[in-house]
Amino acid sequence: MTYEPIVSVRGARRRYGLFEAVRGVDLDVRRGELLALLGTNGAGKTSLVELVEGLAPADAGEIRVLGHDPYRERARIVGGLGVMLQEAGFSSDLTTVETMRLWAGTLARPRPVEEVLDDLALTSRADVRVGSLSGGERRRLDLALAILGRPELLVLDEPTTGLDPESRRAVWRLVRGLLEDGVTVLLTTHYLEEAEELADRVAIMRAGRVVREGTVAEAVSAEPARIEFLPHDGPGAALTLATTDLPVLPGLVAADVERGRVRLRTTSLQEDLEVLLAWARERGLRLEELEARSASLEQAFLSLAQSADVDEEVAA
Ligand SMILES: Nc1ncnc2c1ncn2[C@@H]1O[C@H](COP(=O)(O)OP(=O)(O)OP(=O)(O)O)[C@@H](O)[C@H]1O
Repeated sequence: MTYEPIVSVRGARRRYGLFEAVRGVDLDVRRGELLALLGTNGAGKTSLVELVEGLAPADAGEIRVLGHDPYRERARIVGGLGVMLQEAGFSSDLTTVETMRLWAGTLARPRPVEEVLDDLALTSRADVRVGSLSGGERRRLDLALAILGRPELLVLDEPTTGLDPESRRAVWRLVRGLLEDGVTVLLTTHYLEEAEELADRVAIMRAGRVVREGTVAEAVSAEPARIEFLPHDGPGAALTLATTDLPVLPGLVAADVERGRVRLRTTSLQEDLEVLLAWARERGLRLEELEARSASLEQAFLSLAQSADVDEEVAA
């Protein structure tokens, strides 16, 4: 993978009347990667993605997609761009295969319709009218239409919303296959598991800004890790410790004891675990049900979403 950006966003702003939904975003999507754009409802993801798709002009800043301005030079990028919107507007009277053929007719180099129907497990629904498809089937048709033109850049806005777990995994397999073929993907999702499964990098938006950006590991690295255990004395009897009984832990940011279980949050997991284990050995304690784990993407996301001063954070 090279690091050439296929999407480059610099200082992008978008306003609806007096309300600014995108407030100075810098973002790159590198060739061949999948970047997952995350954020709470109303964070500005769709508003930003529409700028990348060239559906609206930015009020300020510069956006380049496949080397062009996606709004002013839209004709130059449409051939390389596959878009899956949250709601595609096709006639519900056409059948699935008719819709696909109609769309294929507008494309320069469409893939064979039957092959794409098969990829999306829609072959058995080919002759069903779009209006009679289930929500999940319609979502898969939206994705089929987005990949029909062999796009270099695929933009997926919440592609698996409304899909059952099996269909969601089928879409993930399909997206992984596209990535292996060198397609670049910009994805928005509310499913953090989806981002963990698929994303090379994530960008987390809040209130119109990207407040964290990097690999999943980088995005969670600022988040405290957790240590939990139930202290027992040598013969195996449970002890109820106070937090003041614990050794000094250099990375400790929070500690509590609930029904004997000690719960710690730390910014230096390995060092504090070493101190705890040495302390337990010296005192002949057993740390039953010991768990030590780094923060998950979900914990990082929730603490960013809840953080009051997050607007002051500088995106990486
Ligand atoms: N056409 C519009 N007119 C006025 N405000 C709008 C318009 N479209 C979006 N907004 C507002 O801009 C903000 C960002 O909306 P946007 O749809 O980009 O967020 P999002 O991150 O995609 O949210 P979701 O996860 O709910 O899809 C929201 O507060 C929304 O109400």
